[in-house]
Amino acid sequence: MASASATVSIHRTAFSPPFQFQPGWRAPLPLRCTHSERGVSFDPGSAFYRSDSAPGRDLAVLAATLHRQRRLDPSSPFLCLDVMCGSGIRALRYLAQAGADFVWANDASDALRPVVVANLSRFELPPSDGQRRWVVSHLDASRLLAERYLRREYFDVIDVDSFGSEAEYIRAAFLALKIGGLAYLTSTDWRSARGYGGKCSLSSYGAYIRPVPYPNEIGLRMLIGGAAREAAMLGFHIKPVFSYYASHGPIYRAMVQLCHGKEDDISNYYGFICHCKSCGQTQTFGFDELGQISCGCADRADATSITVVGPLWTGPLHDASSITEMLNLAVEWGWAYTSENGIILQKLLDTMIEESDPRLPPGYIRHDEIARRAKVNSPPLGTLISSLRKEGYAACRSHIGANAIKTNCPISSCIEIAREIRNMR
Ligand SMILES: C[S@@+](CC[C@H](N)C(=O)[O-])C[C@H]1O[C@@H](n2cnc3c(N)ncnc32)[C@H](O)[C@@H]1O
Repeated sequence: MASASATVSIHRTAFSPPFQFQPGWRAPLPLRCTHSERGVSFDPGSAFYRSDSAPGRDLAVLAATLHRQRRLDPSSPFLCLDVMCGSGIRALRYLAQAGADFVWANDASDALRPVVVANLSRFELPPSDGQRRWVVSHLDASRLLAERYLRREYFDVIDVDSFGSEAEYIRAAFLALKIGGLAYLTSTDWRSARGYGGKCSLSSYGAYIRPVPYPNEIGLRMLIGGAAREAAMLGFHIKPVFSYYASHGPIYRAMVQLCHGKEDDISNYYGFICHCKSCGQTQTFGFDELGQISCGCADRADATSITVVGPLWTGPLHDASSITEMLNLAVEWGWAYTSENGIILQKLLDTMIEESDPRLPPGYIRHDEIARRAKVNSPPLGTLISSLRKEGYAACRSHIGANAIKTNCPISSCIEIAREIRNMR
């Protein structure tokens, strides 16, 4: 996982769950396992369940497994908390696939209890020490997380799969997480990401978002930026393990590692993204450069041409070494080349590895926009990327959009290169 995990000191100690169970509680059987994800069958019952979200769950299981294998204290129980569990599919997969010693599945709706319990009850085998391997509760997520923190019960992985914005749960999730642990944060707040609710994004994420041509990357950066800010306020910092945009929903997900101590990261990777509507160029500015925001393009952009969004995360969206390990694990488990809902993990993870190139700035350029500005027919995306690389620039596809190019090449040079490709044909 992110290299910091090897060096952090874990001063939040592991706990053995002292949970009370009502004797004689039995799950309703037989289980109607009508669905399956990567070989784990379960019953979604009446819970909110999206099969489209399976790749997001695959990524979480891969990252959690690697985190379990790499953690500093392998003898302590590996504990996962799924605070908005729906049918319990995530908790089930953390148990069955990520090798969790214990999962806590919680959903505010107690109507879901029979289905969650039925799904998890296959793991009811009491281990030799008599500890249960799962518990189901029906509390508000904030209350559950706060109670765990007050009882000093810290988890290795906390999954917050909320409707809308997850921002209100981030701080409580970090408080209940072991240092070095992983928080899997999900937001479906696309209105904020697209700049339709600047005031809303300001109150949720502390970021004023306005429309720019790459709103879904902004959605991820807003999410990670909000987490970075919350971590910094608690005296920690975060490292994104991976971030993932899925168009159904749309959904923004980020797996972040909570790391010990404040670092410079919050100032290095927390700032403003500026897009010039006039020339199409994107730039980033730190807090210390706020008075200097300008484009300086040949189109003589004035202040009204420049859209400033932020503050948000301007650093890498993924940790390349973690993603490489996740890909290796996916290959080992036979998950890499088989599709879950049309997503091939190998292709997705390969693109994420390329996106992790530290030379790549935030944002992307749609290749049809380059063609429009160059006044030529769109060159093939692959050809444009190869030409940019031949010219010495970093360039790759983005997992966020099929027609998106991430590059550190200025847009004026992209336009020239697109014209040259067309002239050669
Ligand atoms: C997006 S669904 C979860 C889906 C599930 N994690 C999955 O992967 O299929 C969100 C769930 O959060 C629950 N929920 C909403 N607000 C909550 C809150 N404040 N505390 C706990 N659960 C909540 C809802 O009942 C719903 O089941």
